[in-house]
Amino acid sequence: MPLIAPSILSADFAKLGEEVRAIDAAGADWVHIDVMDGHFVPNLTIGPGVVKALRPHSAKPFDVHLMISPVDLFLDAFAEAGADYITVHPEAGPHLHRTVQRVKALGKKAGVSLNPATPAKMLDYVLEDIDLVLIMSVNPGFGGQKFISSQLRKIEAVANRIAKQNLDVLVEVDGGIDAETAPLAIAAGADVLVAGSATFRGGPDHYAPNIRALRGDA
Ligand SMILES: O=C(CO)[C@H](O)[C@H](O)COP(=O)(O)O
Repeated sequence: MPLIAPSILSADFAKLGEEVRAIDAAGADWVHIDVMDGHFVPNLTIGPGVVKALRPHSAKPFDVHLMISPVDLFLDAFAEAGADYITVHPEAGPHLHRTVQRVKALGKKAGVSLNPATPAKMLDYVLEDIDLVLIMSVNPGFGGQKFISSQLRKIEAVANRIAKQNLDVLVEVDGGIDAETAPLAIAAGADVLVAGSATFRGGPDHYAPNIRALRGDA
């Protein structure tokens, strides 16, 4: 711990397979894939076809963050494409509990993501059913934004609650994570750090030292 999940949003999209192999070789624990629909968030990225095409390039867990609404229509497609974790937002469908149940029925790990203004109480009746809470420390849609420090309180509250209830749920933090903010997120209780800019900065020769710096091993 912490696990490092580079976000391929900051990779070179002209050679994504190569980039996934490079972060795998550089020591990434997971591959974080940001799916955006131009509706739930103001950006468009990739669909299940790209996830399927990337699947042979790494055996590491594919951590798929769905920033799409309505989300239920695409759960099966991302599961079939090779996602291991499928994370959804409570605002992205009418029945969060049903969505989580569908992800689990597909044999996948289920995550729920909280935007910066979304309160932790949204987890009240799903926490014991999920595998991951993804706390957004930027407003979703773009890489390269500044870490929102108010989210440290949320990380701490969620991590404490998981510990108190003795649940097997990981706390993941995404947005503005770098060598300076990573220790703050870890101290607050993060288990998994998503990092786009801070992983891919400098090109492939820098991926391994960048990942070590995020772990605090530099
Ligand atoms: O989900 C995301 C944006 O919606 C990205 O994963 C996140 O912003 C990572 O980028 P960076 O590390 O550059 O902040």
